Amino acid sequence: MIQIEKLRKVYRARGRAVAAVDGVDLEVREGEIFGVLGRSGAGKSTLLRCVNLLERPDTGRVVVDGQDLLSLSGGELRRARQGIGMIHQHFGLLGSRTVAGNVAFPLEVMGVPRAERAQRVAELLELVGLSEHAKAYPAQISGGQKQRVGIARALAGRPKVLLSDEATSALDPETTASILELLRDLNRRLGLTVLLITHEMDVVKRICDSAAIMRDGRVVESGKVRDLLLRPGSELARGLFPLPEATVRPGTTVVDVTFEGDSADRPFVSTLARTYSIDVNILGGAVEEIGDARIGRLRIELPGDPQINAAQLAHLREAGLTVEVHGEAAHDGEAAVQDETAADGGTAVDGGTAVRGEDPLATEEALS
Ligand SMILES: Nc1ncnc2c1ncn2[C@@H]1O[C@H](COP(=O)(O)OP(=O)(O)OP(=O)(O)O)[C@@H](O)[C@H]1O
Repeated sequence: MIQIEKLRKVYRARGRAVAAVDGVDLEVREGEIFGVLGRSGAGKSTLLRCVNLLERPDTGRVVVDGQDLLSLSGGELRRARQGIGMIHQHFGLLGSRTVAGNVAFPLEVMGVPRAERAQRVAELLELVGLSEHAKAYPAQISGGQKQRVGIARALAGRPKVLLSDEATSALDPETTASILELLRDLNRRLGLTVLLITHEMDVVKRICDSAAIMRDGRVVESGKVRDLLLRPGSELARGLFPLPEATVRPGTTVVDVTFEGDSADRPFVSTLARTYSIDVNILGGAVEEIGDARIGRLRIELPGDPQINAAQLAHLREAGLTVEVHGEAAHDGEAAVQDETAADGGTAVDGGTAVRGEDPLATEEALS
């Protein structure tokens, strides 16, 4: 539904050039919720604003619903934009208009006749659960209700795509949950494709089918959330299942095991302990419901160094688990914990030995 190819946008201010988006490729499939995650300044807003050409990229292609937006004339682009709704962190409502008046506004701009407009506004307010507040003014409603107005207004032109610019960042956790639920509901009922940007891991966990992590204008990781979580070395996995820095005691093997679905229901720790007659020490972990899947990450410690535990590690991998070994070079299908963020305070890779450092994406606070 959205194809972004080799997108680049450079800002020039006071003789300095900043590549806010620096060669991004991204594909958002029809009907999915795609989250772009990253810290402040990573380039998320710029990327999102390039998708409806609120910002014009310097180079690259943006194709939405089959239309190459950069090739369209003024009138064609205006029509194409009707198919792309947008919601914002600070709602952007008109204080002098009622809730109904705010939702009617884009319909007036589109030249929809009055009677049809009134009917459409009523439908939209029903859709977001605000029918009873049609006559209220923005100052009289809560933040969550304001965002519902924003969503109704964004859907006025029956868009196929909704862009969400940190839509829940100004809301408390309970209201955030209800807005995310509404977005998921609209995505399913209307087949709406949603591209959202956020600095909150929780948003990705709750509603995203796919995700990308941006840093310094580039996408450093992207794919289906489930696949990313099961990929060794995934930043998303480390962010969603934060574990403290691993301390590997001499003569032990510390392993992060990621599991999902069936394997989550099998007692792999006790099976491992029984099969090899060893004591398995659990150092930490968490299990989360991600979409329809149950995914977990567990850090365990085995007696003996990794060479001695080759059979045990193979046993875990054969059980369908993702296995990452700390403090040991990767060899033969075994994933050592490593990542490319060393310069960022992440993992330092030294002579083939990966050592876990503090992960900048590990906590929500770190992202904000
Ligand atoms: N209009 C502008 N003029 C100059 N530089 C800009 C402009 N907009 C953004 N930038 C710079 O581009 C980079 C990316 O900014 P952007 O707002 O896209 O990041 P972000 O990930 O959305 O961060 P935030 O969540 O803080 O908005 C930053 O270094 C920012 O300072």
